[in-house]
Amino acid sequence: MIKLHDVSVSFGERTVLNSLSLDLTERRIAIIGANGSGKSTFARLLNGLALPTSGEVLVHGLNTRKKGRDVRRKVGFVFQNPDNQIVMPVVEEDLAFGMKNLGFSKDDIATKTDEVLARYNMSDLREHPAHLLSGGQKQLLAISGVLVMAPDIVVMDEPTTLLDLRNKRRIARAVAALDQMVITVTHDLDLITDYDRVIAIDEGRIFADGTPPDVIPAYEKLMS
Ligand SMILES: Nc1ncnc2c1ncn2[C@@H]1O[C@H](COP(=O)(O)OP(=O)(O)OP(=O)(O)O)[C@@H](O)[C@H]1O
Repeated sequence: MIKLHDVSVSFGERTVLNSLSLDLTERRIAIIGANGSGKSTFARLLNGLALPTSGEVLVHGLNTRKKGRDVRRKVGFVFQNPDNQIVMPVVEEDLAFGMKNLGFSKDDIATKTDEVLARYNMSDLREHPAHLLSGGQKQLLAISGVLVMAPDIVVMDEPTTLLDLRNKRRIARAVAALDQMVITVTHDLDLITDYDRVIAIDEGRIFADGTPPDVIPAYEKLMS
């Protein structure tokens, strides 16, 4: 459960998020909104990558301002651009990197690497140079690298922007199969039709908040 209590974020004079109070408890939550409306900033608040200018964000009761490290163990973050996430030259090394940092044993790392590569049909890419993967494969590697660390909550910032239809569907299936709570920032309205809750942000405020059939048409109207 993530709680935002009267959260505002400003950059200089500009208020990007304005006095948001929300309880995020649903299993699948989407954040939608126009370019520059504050969605990425919102996502970054959820694992302490960004801090509120005022107000507070609590993840399972932990304040992101004071317990950033603990919060980041609980909340995995998938960046919009996988090149920002992939840090090691070879696929299996990249998957191991985050687990090593969290102190997983060698055996555990090997087992989890096998599992995740098999799950996403990437076993033959184990020793492949990460920078030579296609955009979709990189996106899958970036997501896999977060999932192997077994976070309680997964936040994804536009996970499908670089992908073709096949890989979009692959990601959608991968997300649907996760046990964890998933919060997805996206412009891809098809991806979120079966989500539990959609929050539309407009100019830093909540414009609509509810189920996909309630929120998506209202958002489409706002954008037309
Ligand atoms: N670190 C920062 N410093 C200054 N301004 C910032 C910073 N991060 C974001 N902004 C500004 O905040 C506003 C909201 O940005 P944000 O990335 O949250 O929007 P977004 O809804 O995710 O947009 P998009 O759909 O284009 O990715 C933008 O005007 C952006 O320029």
